[in-house]
Amino acid sequence: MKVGILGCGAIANIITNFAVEGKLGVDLNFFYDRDMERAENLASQVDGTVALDINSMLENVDLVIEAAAPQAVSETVPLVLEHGVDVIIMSIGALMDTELRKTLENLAAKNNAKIYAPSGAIVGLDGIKAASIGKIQSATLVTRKPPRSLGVSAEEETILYEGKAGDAVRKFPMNINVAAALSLACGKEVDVKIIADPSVDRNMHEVQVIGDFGEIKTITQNVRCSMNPKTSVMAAYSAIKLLNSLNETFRIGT
Ligand SMILES: NC(=O)C1=CN([C@@H]2O[C@H](COP(=O)(O)OP(=O)(O)OC[C@H]3O[C@@H](n4cnc5c(N)ncnc54)[C@H](O)[C@@H]3O)[C@@H](O)[C@H]2O)C=CC1
Ligand SMILES: O=C([O-])CC(=O)C(=O)O
Repeated sequence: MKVGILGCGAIANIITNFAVEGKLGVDLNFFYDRDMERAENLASQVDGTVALDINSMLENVDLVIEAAAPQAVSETVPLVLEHGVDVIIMSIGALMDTELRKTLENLAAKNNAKIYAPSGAIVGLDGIKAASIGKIQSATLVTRKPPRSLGVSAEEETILYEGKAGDAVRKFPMNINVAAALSLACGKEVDVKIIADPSVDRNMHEVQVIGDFGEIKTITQNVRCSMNPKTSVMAAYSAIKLLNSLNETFRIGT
């Protein structure tokens, strides 16, 4: 399978490192970024090609990994799907826009393409998806990051946001995609709290889901990407695991 990346930042860097080591299970050979130097840097590591525009990449790949920004999902993913090319969406916050999500789903169905949204920087989506078969009463997410990850300075623990997931992804588009992943897995818009905490050096996500199945509680303490402290290494790993699994004949978890 030939794969291209849209957005050559922190997540793309980690994915490319795995490609260099032959651990991706697919051929990563096309790179596109509006900052061409970034695309060139990654392409040179795997003897890949820099795409000058998205269309030239789409002529040559079976799957695109979107690792850019929510705006790239609305601007570019429709084009990807119209070409019948599969897509992995990392900026999953964009999918809190129900109209956009339905449009993308319809385009995928019409063009026989697939949309994958990996679990990203959060854990437990397998159990939560299973739980959503029954009735979910409440779902909450508390995200705690070092102030620098959230682009603020704070001397003490500071609540930056409390409210619903849809609003959270609009206010913190590069920091709380996990709220969208959780909401989509639950089939319910989750309640979100975002805390800047100078006493932590990890990106932490605490999830509680209560339903007729019982209760799930998870805490993820993520190491941050050196290139972008907003983003957790786990997010890149989830995309890599998804790529690995595309050819699997045995599948574990929901
Ligand atoms: N699903 C999840 O759990 C997570 C999702 N993310 C999201 O994944 C995306 C990528 O994250 P990172 O690699 O950390 O970001 P980054 O900021 O390190 O890299 C993004 C790259 O995309 C490029 N870019 C942005 N918009 C573009 C566009 N419209 N067209 C072409 N290139 C564009 C930028 O120039 C940059 O090189 C972000 O939207 C981020 O919020 C990040 C962490 C967790
Ligand atoms: O990487 C993380 O820990 C979470 C994040 O930035 C996001 O969900 O956008």
